[in-house]
Amino acid sequence: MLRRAMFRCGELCSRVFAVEFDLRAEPLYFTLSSSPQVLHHDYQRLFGECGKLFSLHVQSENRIEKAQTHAEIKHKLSSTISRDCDVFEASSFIPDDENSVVKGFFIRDKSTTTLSEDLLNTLRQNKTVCVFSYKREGQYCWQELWSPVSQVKESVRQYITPATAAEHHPSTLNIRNADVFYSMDEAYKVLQECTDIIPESKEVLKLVDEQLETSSGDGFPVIVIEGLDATGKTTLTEALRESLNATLLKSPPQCLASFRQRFDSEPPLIRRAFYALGNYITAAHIGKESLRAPVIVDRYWHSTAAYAIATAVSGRVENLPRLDSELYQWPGDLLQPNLVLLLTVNPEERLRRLRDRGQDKTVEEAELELNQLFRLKVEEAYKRIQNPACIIVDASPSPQEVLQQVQHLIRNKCHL
Ligand SMILES: Nc1ncnc2c1ncn2[C@@H]1O[C@H](COP(=O)(O)OP(=O)(O)O)[C@@H](O)[C@H]1O
Ligand SMILES: Nc1ccn([C@@H]2O[C@H](COP(=O)(O)OP(=O)(O)O)[C@@H](O)[C@H]2O)c(=O)n1
Repeated sequence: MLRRAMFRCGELCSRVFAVEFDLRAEPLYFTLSSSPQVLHHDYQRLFGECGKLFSLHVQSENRIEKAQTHAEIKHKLSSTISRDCDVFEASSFIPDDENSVVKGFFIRDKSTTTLSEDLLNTLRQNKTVCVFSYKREGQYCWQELWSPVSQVKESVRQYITPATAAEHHPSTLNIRNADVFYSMDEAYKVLQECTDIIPESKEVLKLVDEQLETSSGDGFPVIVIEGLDATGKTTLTEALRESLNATLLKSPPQCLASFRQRFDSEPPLIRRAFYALGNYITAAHIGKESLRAPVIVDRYWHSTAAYAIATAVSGRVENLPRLDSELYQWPGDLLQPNLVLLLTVNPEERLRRLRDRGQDKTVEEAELELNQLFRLKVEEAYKRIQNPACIIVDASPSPQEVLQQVQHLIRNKCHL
């Protein structure tokens, strides 16, 4: 068997592999070379531990197929694999080359069973999946294409060679048009490509087509309220609607509510395209409504981009695209609001509000830790988005005080 299309002969050696071994630290980066390399401490922790080591990578020319296969594997790995297995996110990429990332997983199996091998064997039947195994030899480790039946003839030993950290975390390389869309057309195309497998896509596209003609702009001020779940958006937007005699809209809009669950269960590519299109429908509503009254919007593009970026970027906050990255720019074809306010509360107060609402009662420690990282990344991404940037509002005081603070800001910035 030849190496799969994603790792063409020769190309493999120009690629860097990254394993998210410890979410609080840099990924472990390595390249491959034909001569043995002594692995130092950090690498020994990953490759030197007892157990069988594998990595698998998903690549396809068809991005819908690629996204779905990756999601299926992620699900299978979390539901099937035993407790004696560690699974880390892994990727392979060409430094600074956008869209070069081939995503996958690194598996360390310390069990005495063949569960992971059985699973890998099933997965590699899929032509989009490539599986490597890793073998140790003293202080060295090499990678080879894995096959359950003895040796693969064409397989060439490639030694693991420690590499320096990449300038841009690999998960930032594929964000454009996979997690965040910077024009309606790009998001539209994704749903067009999945009408066969997700019939609801056609209905969503129809709603988008119907709404677009009404978009205009230039009227009363448009004020967006953003923030994490339970920061008080619903409470504040309702109060503003009353006090300003404003129209209250949200993104995704009500007409997409019945499709949300369906798209929420899809991989990021499809899910994010759905939310992106929701913004364009809301924009059309804003255009119409702002001719009559001020408009308050509960979540809009900041939410779409910040959550998408925070989910796409694994590990720590430092892995986010840099402050000046174009990934934080507002899409050129999306109606801009006059003011965007980001509600923030400290994590303890937010948890208290979530609990009062009857959610998150039994959050496990590990999940809390992950949530903590995720929350930090969403908030940081919110703050980095530009044109328009958001103004931060401390939403810890009472609802009445938060309302007064916001009314004051609106008077100053929008002369309302
Ligand atoms: N300023 C506030 N002080 C205390 N509790 C608040 C405040 N604003 C909202 N809450 C409460 O916190 C919970 C979450 O508020 P909600 O407006 O639903 O947030 P979101 O829409 O951002 O998810 C609700 O139970 C709400 O009553
Ligand atoms: N404009 C929007 C609104 C929500 N979303 C997504 O919807 C999720 C937040 O939804 P939620 O149910 O917590 O929202 P609220 O109930 O807090 O309004 C996030 O995962 C976002 O990815 C989005 O992408 N774009």
